[in-house]
Formats: sequence, C-alpha cells, structure tokens
Amino acid sequence: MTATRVLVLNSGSSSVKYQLLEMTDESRLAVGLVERIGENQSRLTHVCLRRGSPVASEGERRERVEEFADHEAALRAAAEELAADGLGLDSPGLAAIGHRVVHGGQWFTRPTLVDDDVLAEIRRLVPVAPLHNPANLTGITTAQTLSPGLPQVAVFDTTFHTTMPEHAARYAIDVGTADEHRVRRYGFHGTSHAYVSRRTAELLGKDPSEVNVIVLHLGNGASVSAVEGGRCVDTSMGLTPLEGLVMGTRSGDLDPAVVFHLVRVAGMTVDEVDELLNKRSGLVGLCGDNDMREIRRRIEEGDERAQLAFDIYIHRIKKYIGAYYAVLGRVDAVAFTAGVGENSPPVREAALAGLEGLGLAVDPAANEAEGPAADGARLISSRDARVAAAVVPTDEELEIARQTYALVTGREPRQTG
Ligand SMILES: Nc1ncnc2c1ncn2[C@@H]1O[C@H](COP(=O)(O)OP(=O)(O)O)[C@@H](O)[C@H]1O
Ligand SMILES: CC(=O)OP(=O)(O)O
Ligand SMILES: [Mg+2]
Repeated sequence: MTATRVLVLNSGSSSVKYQLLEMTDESRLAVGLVERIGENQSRLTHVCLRRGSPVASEGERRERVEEFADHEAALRAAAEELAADGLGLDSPGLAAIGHRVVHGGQWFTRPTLVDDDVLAEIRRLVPVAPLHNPANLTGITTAQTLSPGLPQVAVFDTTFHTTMPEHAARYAIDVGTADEHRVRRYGFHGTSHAYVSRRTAELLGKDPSEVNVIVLHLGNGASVSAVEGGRCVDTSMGLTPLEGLVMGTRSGDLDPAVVFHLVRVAGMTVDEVDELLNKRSGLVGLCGDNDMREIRRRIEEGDERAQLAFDIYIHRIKKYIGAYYAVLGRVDAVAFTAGVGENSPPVREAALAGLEGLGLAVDPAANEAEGPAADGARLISSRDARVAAAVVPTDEELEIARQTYALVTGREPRQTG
C-alpha cells in the first residue's frame, strides 16, 4: 500500500485539533477535537468520514467526556479513536504526521523534518510562546512514541512572516541588546495568513503575485497581516503572540510602561503581569466573556460592559486596517477569517463601517449570507466598493497537510486556495 495519508495535529494551549487526510484527493478521512485538556470534564469529539476498515460507519460522530490530564493523554485518546476506525497511527497508508508549531524563531523558513536538534530549538523558544510551544512539543514527542519511525514534520506559524522587511521586523530598541536576545517581531498564524491570502487572490480571479491583501485572522488568538503580491510585509503579532489586536484573553498592544507600573506601583511580580496580559485581558478582561457569540447576545440585551469590550475590539481592528493600508499603498482586498472573522457579521460590518473613504463598503445582505463556494469563501463588499471585502474560511490543517506531504514526497505543495 502506498503511503498517501497525512495526520495533522494542531495542539493549542488547552485543546488539540486533528485531521487525517488522504492526499491523492485531499479528502478528510477523520477529524477530531479534544477540548478543555487538564480539566476534569475534557471532551473528545471524533468524526470518521471514511472507513479505513469495516469497523465504523461513515460520518459517525463519537464523544468522550472524561479527564484528559495533559496533551499526551489527549493524543493517546485521539489515536485510540483513529485505531477504532482502522485508521491507527501504525496503519501502512500513513506517510507522515504534520504538526503546527507556533514559534519557530527566525531560522525555520520552511517546513522541517523533526530531529533532536529541531526539538531542542522548539524547546528553546518556549519562553516566547509559553501558551503554545510546550503543547506543540508534547504533540511531537507523543506522536513519535505512538508511531516510531514515521516522519514527523513541523510547520511553523512564523515561517510566512520571515519575508517581513527589517524595518517591520525590528523593534526600535538598542540593536546590540535586541540581537543578543533575539528580540524582534516574528508574527504568528502564518499558515493561515498564507492560505487565506492565496485563496482571496483566487476568489478575485487573480494570481497571488498580483494582489495586495489585508488578512484579519480573528479567532481566540487574533492577528492581522499585510500581504503584498503573496509575501508578508507586516503583521500585528511580535516577539510573542501577545502584541497587536485585542484577543479573547490577551491584551494586544499597550504601552510597555504599563508592565513597569504594575510591577513597581501595584506590586505584582513579572509572572503575575504575564498571566494578567495573556489570560485575564482582552475581551475576557474587559467584560468577563471571550466568546463573541456570548458578547453579541449580551449586547442585544443592552449590556454596556459587553458593548464597550466590542467597541475596543473593533477600534483596534480599524487602526490596523488603516495602518496596513498605508504600508501597502494599494489594497485589493480585506479578508476576514478564523472563528470570529468567519462567523460574526456584526464584527465584519463594524470593522469596515466608516471606511468608505478607503474604498471599503459592506453589502449587508452578502455579509449575512452563506457562501456559494464549497469552502464558504465569498465577497461581501458592495458593488461600488473599490476594495473587495471577503470572508475566506481558513484551513490551517489542509495547508499543514500539503506542506508535510510535499516535504516527504519531494514534490511542490499544491498552491490552490
Ligand atoms: N458563530 C459564531 N459567531 C461569533 N463568534 C464565533 C462563532 N463561532 C465561533 N466564534 C468565535 O471564534 C472563537 C474561536 O475561534 P478559533 O479560530 O476556532 O480559535 P482558536 O483556533 O484560537 O481556538 C470563539 O472563541 C468565538 O469567539
Ligand atoms: C499564535 C496564536 O495566537 O495561536 P492561537 O490563535 O491558536 O491561540
Ligand atoms: Mg486557531
């Protein structure tokens, strides 16, 4: 049996998303999610879409609610579910496992076959991606144990941003100190920004090299990037995934002196400030909820705290659209993606409201409608808008699978959407 399948693991701080793909036609054989890892009511949801052997029926959805104490336990459970469908990690059809790795520093400019040196480098970057890289490492080492000898490929969030020019990547601090400690802007969600900017070009009927796109990746973590002819020229996240937009639990941009103030005047430790800015800020810090659905529901009921949190969130997005418009000079499209970007018409409407002077205008009916394309990608701008606005669902897993399969087979990755 030729090995043409790729398992993709996207390990987040408290969840693992996984997908098994058949790369000859890019179909999904199984998808799953383990949420609330480390809590006593973790939940595993597994859907088998095509049988590997006659055990489970197609489209069967299974759920397990139990305690998965850590990412290793979660991955072992996911592997059991795959095995129950005859799609186990030891099946001969599996060509490789592709891992999303959030921080790859400056050096990983392409997907990389994992060896001990690569693992050591990902470990060295833990201090600058404390919510993500430890989970990514556990994902890789557990997969190595469960499928010894199988190629493990790391696909980095930072890679797409390594094309940023020096004037966008450097902070204006002492050069010697910055270089010694590798303090610079790396950017994240790169796999998503790459995929969505290409898919947006395709939606406009153009080659990626011809279009300039502002991509708004609005998930729990959120970032925006300026993509010029297919290359990233600026992005809102920096040394860590804390800079930039207001996020579910992270503050995004603030005056760095806020940190000194909280340490010196409020008597907080550096670790306490770190926890405040990463976990108790953003939407949750402002109004107690980080889920945009719940925030919109509260706004409908007249809740003022939820309204203010929403307004701050939108104001920051607008500032970045303006900034990246200036960086790019000419913009062909603004694309919304990830959980909030794909599913929240009020966010898209508010983010582009009042930007008619920049050539941006939303068609209210299109903004509410479902997309005609199979993947849901669609234009939401009004006819007279000079700059397109689009909803483009991201597919980090497909992109990681393509990169992984290309690396192990020695072929170029597919470039469509
Ligand atoms: N139907 C919806 N309407 C508004 N927001 C939504 C909807 N579905 C999901 N979201 C938002 O998307 C977020 C998750 O986005 P996602 O891209 O999956 O994040 P992550 O990959 O960081 O876990 C949720 O926290 C919620 O705020
Ligand atoms: C880098 C980052 O913020 O990732 P996520 O949105 O998955 O938390
Ligand atoms: Mg995400």
